[in-house]
Amino acid sequence: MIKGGGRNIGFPPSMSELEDERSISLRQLMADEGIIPSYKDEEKRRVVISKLRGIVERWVKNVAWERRLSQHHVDATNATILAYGSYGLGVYGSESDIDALCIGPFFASLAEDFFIGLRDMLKTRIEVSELLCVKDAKVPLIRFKFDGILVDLPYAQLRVLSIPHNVDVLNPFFLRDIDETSWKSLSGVRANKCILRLVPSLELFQSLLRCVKLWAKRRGVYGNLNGFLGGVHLAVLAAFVCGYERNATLSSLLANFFNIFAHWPWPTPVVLLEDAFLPTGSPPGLMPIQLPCGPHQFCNSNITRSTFYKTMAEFLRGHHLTKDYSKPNFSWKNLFEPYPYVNTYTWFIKIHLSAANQEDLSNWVGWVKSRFRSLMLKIEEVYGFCDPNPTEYVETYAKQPNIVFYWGLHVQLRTINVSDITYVEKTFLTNLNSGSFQVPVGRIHLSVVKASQLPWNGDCGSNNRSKKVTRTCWKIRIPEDKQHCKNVPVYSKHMPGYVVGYKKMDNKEAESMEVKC
Ligand SMILES: Nc1ncnc2c1ncn2[C@@H]1O[C@H](COP(=O)(O)OP(=O)(O)OP(=O)(O)O)[C@@H](O)[C@H]1O
Ligand SMILES: [Mg+2]
Ligand SMILES: [Mg+2]
Repeated sequence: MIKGGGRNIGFPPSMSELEDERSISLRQLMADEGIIPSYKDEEKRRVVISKLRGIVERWVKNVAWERRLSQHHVDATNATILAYGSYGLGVYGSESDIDALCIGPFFASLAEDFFIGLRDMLKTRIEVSELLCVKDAKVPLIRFKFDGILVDLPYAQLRVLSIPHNVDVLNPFFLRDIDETSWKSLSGVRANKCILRLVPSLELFQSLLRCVKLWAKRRGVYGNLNGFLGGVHLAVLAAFVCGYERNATLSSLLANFFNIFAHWPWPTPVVLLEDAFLPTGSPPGLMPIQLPCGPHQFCNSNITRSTFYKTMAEFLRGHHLTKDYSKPNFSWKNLFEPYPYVNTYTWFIKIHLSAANQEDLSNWVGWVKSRFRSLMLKIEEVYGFCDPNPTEYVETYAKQPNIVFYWGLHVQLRTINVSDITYVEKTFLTNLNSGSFQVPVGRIHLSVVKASQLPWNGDCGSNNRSKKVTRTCWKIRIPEDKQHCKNVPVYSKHMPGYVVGYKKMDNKEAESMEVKC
């Protein structure tokens, strides 16, 4: 018998050979998409964490000295940084932030020492830019860029003098008498630890979560601020599937992920640790997902009727595309096809945000995004449905720095009533002017546009490349760190709003990536 490539030639592949082939092709697809960070990127993030550790150690010793603690206590005290979020789970992409929890001792307060003392220390560092204190969030934090990488830095205060670098956040000794904010801030690190303990194979879990995040981003169903499932939600769902099927392959896990969640009886909550859930009252939201770090803690969710509908439609599509993954000629590519916004919607809400300079714009966009849920609800009230496409665009011909969003509308009308959008804008403005961000530093303008007026359609569309191109009229926002290292995103041929990978280029080449019209 002739053997080739490990398989008996002349015989159809066995089930397990097929499984292996499908998993290999899925891993290859992930690698081709460039979503697995390079060694250089990993190293850069390690350096950021280690520098942050150095900063908080110095900060806490300063605070101890200011509080007139004895020299012995000043020497003994310590603070540390624990990475969590997608970085802590080992599934971050090049566009992910670093979620880093600062843990400090009993005498270093959140209001004074963290939000004033540590903020001032960070401000003096040349690596730090776009620093912003987010005080009134459920998990208050300092957000900034460190060497171009976005960092979310919340704070937890423990009732001890010194925090070991490998502090066990599941150990009741460290958790006694802590305040509610510290408890909430610790929940991300605790959730990660529980997930990592629960999954039978770390490698399979990480690969599955990478696949699921890529799918969710491509299909426009990723991101808590835009009303979809965020990184933590998908991490719990992926861990759930991994626990469900112990002798799994990557392809069977991905197919099972869609099978399970396309048929999930929402709003029954997804619970990783059965005994942690004590049913008292109904769980929150349309897609409740429990955090695996304690009873009654759920991932916060911004899901609305519209985003629930779209997410479910995408779960079903995923199930239909993957249920026959062992059939000949199967390809994973369709699953990750970018969402065809232009072909799906006739009308879009255009949200135009602008400010006098980049820093104001960045703060303004952050604030507006934190209120997107109320905008979505208002749009649903007026138009019945909206699909909040998270892609950010920049109108390069405009005078002021700006960011533009286009959200799909399901309206059948030929014309749109202008007073409706004026009403939506007015009520949203009232919402934006409430809360801690009292003085608006930017402008917002809402309008309804036709699909043909979208930047990737009509005159600017890829089908019209034969027209003489003269000036850049729009581009997709490229994160600053990507501009700096000239890692230029490569967009899908079919949907320019979607990044399919990153490519190193010189400046000249990078400029030619902008779409001209
Ligand atoms: N809605 C939420 N409910 C509960 N915890 C949350 C929520 N959003 C974020 N967190 C916590 O903060 C962490 C970081 O969130 P983040 O939004 O940065 O997502 P991520 O999983 O790190 O994915 P990404 O790669 O997009 O950054 C999560 O892992 C989770 O612990
Ligand atoms: Mg993150
Ligand atoms: Mg974050």
